[in-house]
Amino acid sequence: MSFTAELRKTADPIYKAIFSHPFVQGIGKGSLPADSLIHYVKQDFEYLNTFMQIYGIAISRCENREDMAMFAEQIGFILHSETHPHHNFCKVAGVRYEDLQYEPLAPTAHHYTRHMLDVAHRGSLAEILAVLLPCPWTYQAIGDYLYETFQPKANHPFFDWISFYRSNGEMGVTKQFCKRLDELAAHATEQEKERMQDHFLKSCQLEYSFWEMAYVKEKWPVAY
Ligand SMILES: Cc1ncc(C[n+]2csc(CCO)c2C)c(N)n1
Repeated sequence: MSFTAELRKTADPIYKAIFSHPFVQGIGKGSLPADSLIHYVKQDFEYLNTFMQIYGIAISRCENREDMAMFAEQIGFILHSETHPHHNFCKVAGVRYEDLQYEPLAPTAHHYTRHMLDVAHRGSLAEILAVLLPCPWTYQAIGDYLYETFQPKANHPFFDWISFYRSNGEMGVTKQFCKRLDELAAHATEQEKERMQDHFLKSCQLEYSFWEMAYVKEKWPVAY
């Protein structure tokens, strides 16, 4: 079994918990409270800003143009395409996307972005790929799960969101990252592979926590 197939197998309970989470089920059923959608978009806009910064750090560690191009292309994708699912949530919530930008991070978004930044600053390129991979991989899995389970039609409120993330047969970012991570894992030491697995599983857990954060509109404990 490939290194990334092992990772996916180990993380299976977390993937299953994500599919069952009420926010994800709410996307499938086409029904979510507006304030949870708004909290999600506010936090995800910030999360994606940090994600692009980490791609910048990853580029600074690359030793060939193919790797540089892979990360550079993803920065463009986040800037110009990842905005579509946010627009879908804003439309359903009845708000303007421009009004949900540059908010302070809630605790879980803070935790997840600091986890990725820590690995980006201290880890190898393989460790950076491992910490980033659950982001595209869990979303693709959610898109496929929701598409198969709820069979949404074009009039479903979250049809665009589900269609955006489900796999479309192309060499998407998840496949690209898995392929490159498997190549790097083939030359990694056992200790490095353990660190890669640890980073991957923490990011999977934090993907679950991010849905929960949005659903309960998580805040810092003390208002001031
Ligand atoms: C918390 C959180 N996790 C994953 C995604 C999905 N996502 C974000 S960037 C990207 C492409 C990677 O180049 C994908 C698939 C999200 N929006 N928010």
